[in-house]
Amino acid sequence: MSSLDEFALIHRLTQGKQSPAFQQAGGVEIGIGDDAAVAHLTPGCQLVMTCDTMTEEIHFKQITMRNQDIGYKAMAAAVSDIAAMGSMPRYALVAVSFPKETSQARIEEIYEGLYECANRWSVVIVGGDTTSSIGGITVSVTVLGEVETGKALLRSSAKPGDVLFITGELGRSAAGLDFLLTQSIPAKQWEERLDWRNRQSLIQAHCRPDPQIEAGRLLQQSGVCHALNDVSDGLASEAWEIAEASNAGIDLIEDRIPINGELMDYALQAGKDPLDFILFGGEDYQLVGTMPAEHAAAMQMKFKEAGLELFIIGYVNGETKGVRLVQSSGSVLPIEKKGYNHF
Ligand SMILES: Nc1ncnc2c1ncn2[C@@H]1O[C@H](COP(=O)(O)OP(=O)(O)OP(=O)(O)O)[C@@H](O)[C@H]1O
Ligand SMILES: Cc1ncc(C[n+]2csc(CCOP(=O)(O)O)c2C)c(N)n1
Ligand SMILES: [Mg+2]
Ligand SMILES: [Mg+2]
Ligand SMILES: [Mg+2]
Repeated sequence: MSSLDEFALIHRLTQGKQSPAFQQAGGVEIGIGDDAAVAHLTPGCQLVMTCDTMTEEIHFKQITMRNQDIGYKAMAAAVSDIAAMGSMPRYALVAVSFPKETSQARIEEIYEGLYECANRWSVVIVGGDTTSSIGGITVSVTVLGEVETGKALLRSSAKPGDVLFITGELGRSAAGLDFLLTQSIPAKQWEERLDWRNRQSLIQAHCRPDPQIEAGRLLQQSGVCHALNDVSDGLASEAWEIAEASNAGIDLIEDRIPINGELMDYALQAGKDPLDFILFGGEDYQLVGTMPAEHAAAMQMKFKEAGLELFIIGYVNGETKGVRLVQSSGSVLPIEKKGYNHF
């Protein structure tokens, strides 16, 4: 870092990034610059709050993500939890810590990504915190959102007889990460590698996940969705969370789980099972949830009309506990509650 002091740096990272008109339209009364921010909520709505952190070497490293991607994904991962409540994201606070020797350009690029994602979802960055660290970069994003009072979608609302759905193909991010880690090329050199072209969409899934705000709102406003969760740690882990919170069992039907073509192609080439990426990979940030079976077809139609996808991949039952996989042979396998675990 050059001789810029902390306050000059914050100014440089945040000033002029979101216009006063944009902030005002978003309901901000006092944004960055005072002891705390002050903002409005829509009458009839409740506050929805979440926080997620990305740490160097754990969530990203030089060979897996560019600086702009780190910022984009940190915001997307936090916004995704708001989507998983069927809610609208409104405001964000960003806390960054980095070693003194970090270049100013690196931090500025991370902020470019943060603002790119925030602008895309009309989220106003209203504050944060900046500190030095002795080991690596950490970006932590708190998002405040809102939802019609009493209408948030919870993990604990799955009912026997529900179907289990996902809002998009899973496993692509984990396959992209697997590719990046095995190739071990600095992110700066990716663009030069023409032979990487057919891996671009997996890399994109890993570096630039799309939080499923529209899907979450469609499900919330339909009034028929029961449980909802986002896939950060892998389908197995998220389905387990719904099953445990709802005191029910979840059966995944193997034949109904979509396998993306590029994921299949990569798994074949790498000698890996695509289902492992889907079940235990994570960082897809798609939504997984349940709704009564009788509403599934109409909901799929609504999603199609909105240009979104909805796959029915299993069902909830009252007789079992935990998560099982029903294979095409008819065998039923218990699925472990494993996914990414930090400790
Ligand atoms: N250090 C903490 N202090 C207080 N609450 C926490 C802390 N860490 C997590 N939580 C809370 O625990 C719950 C589960 O958090 P978790 O981070 O596992 O969920 P998630 O964000 O959906 O998953 P992921 O972090 O994999 O995206 C949430 O309600 C979260 O707010
Ligand atoms: C370099 C590198 N190694 C491994 C991973 C995989 N990874 C890290 S955290 C996580 C779960 C979601 O995080 P959290 O639970 O903190 O929200 C996953 C799947 C990665 N992204 N980068
Ligand atoms: Mg979290
Ligand atoms: Mg979540
Ligand atoms: Mg999360």
